[in-house]
Amino acid sequence: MAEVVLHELVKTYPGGTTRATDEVSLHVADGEFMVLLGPSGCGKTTLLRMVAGLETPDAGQIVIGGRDVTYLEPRRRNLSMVFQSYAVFPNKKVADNIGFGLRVHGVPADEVRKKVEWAAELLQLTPYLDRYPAKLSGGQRQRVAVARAIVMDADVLLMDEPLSNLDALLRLSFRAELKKLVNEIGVTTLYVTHDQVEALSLGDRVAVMRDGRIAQCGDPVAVYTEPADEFVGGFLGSPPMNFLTGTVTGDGTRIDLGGQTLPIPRALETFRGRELRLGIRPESIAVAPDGDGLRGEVQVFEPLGSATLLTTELCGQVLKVQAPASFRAEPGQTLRLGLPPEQCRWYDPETQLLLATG
Ligand SMILES: Nc1ncnc2c1ncn2[C@@H]1O[C@H](COP(=O)(O)OP(=O)(O)OP(=O)(O)O)[C@@H](O)[C@H]1O
Repeated sequence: MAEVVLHELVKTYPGGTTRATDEVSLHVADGEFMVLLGPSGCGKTTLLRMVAGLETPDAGQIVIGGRDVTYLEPRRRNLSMVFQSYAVFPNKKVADNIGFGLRVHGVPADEVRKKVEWAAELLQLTPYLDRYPAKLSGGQRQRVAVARAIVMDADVLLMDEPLSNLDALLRLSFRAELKKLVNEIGVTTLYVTHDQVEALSLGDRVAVMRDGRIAQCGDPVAVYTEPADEFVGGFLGSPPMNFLTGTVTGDGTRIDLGGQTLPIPRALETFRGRELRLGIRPESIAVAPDGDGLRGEVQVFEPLGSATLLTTELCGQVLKVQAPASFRAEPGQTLRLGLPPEQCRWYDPETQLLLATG
């Protein structure tokens, strides 16, 4: 196992007009599970492929376990990879698929057998070792690909959307299995996904990428509860964070959202007379038919089973509110919305960067 240090990696593809990765730096600790998350085209795969040695950066440095591997060929980097396509050999039995890499590396047959049995046990593949991949489910085939990667005793495990070919239910169960497995073997892992739930559930830390750069890197709770900018707040969460625009009152103590006001943190006093953006998660809003709070009119009422989603209008701005499953409201009804100060995040309308919390 080893730490992975990426230093200002730049990559522009031939003919490309923008940088696929733009001076990306990242430090993945030994044994850490790091998730690269972001929308399509943000550069996640490019970053992973550079670590793998399948792409060469235009500038920057990749250090694995203290060794500069920037220009080293893939097989000399001691990595294992699992990609989106199952990539199992259809003409080899499960056991031979798992042991393939070891045999290629000249590992003695006895040792190969032991390692295959160990990986099969971890991934619940023992009953299938004598089967051909065609006789396996998608989830089982994907587990074979993971098993083949983990037997290699690599320093670093690279995974690019390994669950994306699985149906929703299988994804859910395999996600939990994968988390348990990686915890057990403790290998340094870089994992690419565009699925925020997967990222938050798996990662020790999540690096949220946008336009070839890392917008924020932190533990899952931190990136979710304290998005460093509006992009991260809007990318994470379903529905995402709400953003409201208002003007700070002349005395610098409140924000006027268009007829209704809320207190702002003292640190933002200097914004008096200027615009400010308020970010708040739908589930952080307390909703009641009457009492204190801002007035919001129900536009849409959606029972989701485990919760109720309300689309409300507050001073002409849309605010999504997640209410308890038992909550009932009618379109057109006016509700009271409590926006607890400690749940409010304040953003600069120009830079979209987080200014203050609470
Ligand atoms: N082989 C290539 N040649 C030219 N441009 C490429 C190539 N591969 C990727 N790109 C471009 O580089 C940028 C980053 O792509 P990359 O595949 O790394 O993004 P991604 O975040 O992994 O996206 P996805 O989730 O869709 O796989 C995109 O603008 C993409 O169009």
